[in-house]
Amino acid sequence: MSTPQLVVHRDKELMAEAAAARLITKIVDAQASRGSASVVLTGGRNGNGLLTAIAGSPARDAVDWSRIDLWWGDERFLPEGDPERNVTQAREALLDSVPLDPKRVHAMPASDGPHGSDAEAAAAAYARELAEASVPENHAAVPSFDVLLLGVGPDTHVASLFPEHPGVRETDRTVIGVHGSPKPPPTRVSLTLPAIRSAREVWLLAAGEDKANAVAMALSGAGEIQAPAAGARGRSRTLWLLDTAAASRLPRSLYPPASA
Ligand SMILES: O=C(O)[C@H](O)[C@@H](O)[C@H](O)[C@H](O)COP(=O)(O)O
Repeated sequence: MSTPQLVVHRDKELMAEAAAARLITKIVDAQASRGSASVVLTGGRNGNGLLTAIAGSPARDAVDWSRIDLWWGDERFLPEGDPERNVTQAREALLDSVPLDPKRVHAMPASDGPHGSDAEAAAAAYARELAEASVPENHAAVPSFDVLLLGVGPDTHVASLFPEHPGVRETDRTVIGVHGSPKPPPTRVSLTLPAIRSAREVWLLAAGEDKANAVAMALSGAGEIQAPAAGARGRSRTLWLLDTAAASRLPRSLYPPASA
């Protein structure tokens, strides 16, 4: 697993623009070397800010949108089309304005879908979809995602894995139903840490003063049960994309030499 690297930007707008440019380049590179790309999206303001920045970037036309698989790190278990669903927000921010192959947009099930209100069944179905997309040489239950995006919560949660909650202790399953989430809505579906760690690159996004303690804790040696973000690492790269406010309580020894 990779050691976290930090990039600190002046503010959350610049962070979103820079992360958008970085993600576009990553997708174009993956498509050039492997023919297609796979990206795991996150819910939350920072993840949506990144998608909005891609939508507004002329470089978005460098991506072949028909050759990308989109997955989700977590979903709020609500009816199809609910404005609070992560997929609904991602569609509004970017997905409805680019020519994606609908078969390659792997939204997590909704609470009025084939599994009804059974979040465990929805999680199991998503786990099967991931396993089917994993090529045998991966020897893994999930595909080798090129980039997996995660917003970081003020309590250090990532996806729907909350400190001390059962989900963060899951070691077998790749996808779980989450009940009693401290962040509304209470029922969610989430990738687990082992699934997250099978990504080539994990990028964590945090902006604002209210994230400063979480960022400092996750990067200062806290365990993943207390600080789930600490356990979110990519196989070849773990990148924390921050603004100065979110980085403001990092120990000086961790603060990167250059920031913009
Ligand atoms: O469904 C969700 O709410 C998320 O996926 C969640 O993990 C989010 O990414 C963080 O809470 C950060 O959210 P912000 O970027 O809005 O702070």
